[in-house]
Amino acid sequence: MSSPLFIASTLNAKVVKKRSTLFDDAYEFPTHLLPEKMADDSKIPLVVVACGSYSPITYLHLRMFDMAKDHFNERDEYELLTGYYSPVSDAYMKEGLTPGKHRVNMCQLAVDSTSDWLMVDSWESRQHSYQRTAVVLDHFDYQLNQIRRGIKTQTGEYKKIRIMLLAGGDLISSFGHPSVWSSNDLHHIVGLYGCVIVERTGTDVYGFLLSHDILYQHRMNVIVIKQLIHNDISSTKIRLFVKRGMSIKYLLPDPVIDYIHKHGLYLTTDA
Ligand SMILES: Nc1ncnc2c1ncn2[C@@H]1O[C@H](COP(=O)(O)OP(=O)(O)OP(=O)(O)O)[C@@H](O)[C@H]1O
Ligand SMILES: NC(=O)c1ccc[n+]([C@@H]2O[C@H](COP(=O)(O)O)[C@@H](O)[C@H]2O)c1
Repeated sequence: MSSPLFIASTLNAKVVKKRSTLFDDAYEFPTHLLPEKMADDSKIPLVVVACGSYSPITYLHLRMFDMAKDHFNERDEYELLTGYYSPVSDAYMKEGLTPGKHRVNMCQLAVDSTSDWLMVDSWESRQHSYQRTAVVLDHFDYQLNQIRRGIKTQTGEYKKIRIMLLAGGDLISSFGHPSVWSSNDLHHIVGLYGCVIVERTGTDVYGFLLSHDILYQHRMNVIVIKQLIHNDISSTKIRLFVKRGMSIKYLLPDPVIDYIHKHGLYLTTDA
């Protein structure tokens, strides 16, 4: 979890090239797990996008999506089509951020080995300048609703896909820092798109929703999901365990653990 002071320095960041993020392949927006058609035309088609560092991805980050899935399955309003991880670019310059190429590869190994409905989009990671979350959500809207025209219904028409940000309670609490999130961006993210928030130990999401004017204004677009089994696996601690030569088994998928060891990631403090 980042300190607001750190995040503040990123809000106005333009181009910060820490190191080259060289991807071996050309960019393509992933759609292989996006259904061809809606199963139930009476629902609102939904895609959730989780922005974050993922340095490295853990079982907690994977659980967040399944908690969201259970939530939407129990209700009739939305048809959850798929979920995307969008790892932040190296320009975010957060401590412990290993190069984007590795973070994308680890997310890909994690979804390939554990999920049949999650995808990883590398667009944000490939950017040489920091992209605000509002801009990242616009990128998904462009790819899904402009390029693909949304999703086909059973009757062959196209329906616009609703896009929502999936995040932990700590991220939403950082919304209260005006130097970190601009009001315009918050209206854009919460008003235009919407947020699915997974409660995080130590953050009072409901209290925050009540106290924050913009969130309160758009409260109908904020869905809070209770963590019925508390899980506080943190990427920071995983990095520390690796550095100290401790086991990280059962905290993240085995293929991700193998990747970390094979590439010698997180052995030093600068990742
Ligand atoms: N224990 C947790 N409970 C709920 N959400 C979490 C938890 N840990 C991380 N998240 C959420 O996962 C998303 C991605 O997290 P990110 O990798 O940026 O941070 P992190 O897991 O806190 O990592 P770090 O320890 O490197 O700060 C964010 O939306 C964050 O709020
Ligand atoms: N103004 C913004 O758009 C803004 C501010 C802070 C964090 N974020 C995003 O939140 C995500 C998580 O950040 P932390 O890992 O720092 O908690 C990242 O994807 C980051 O890009 C966006």
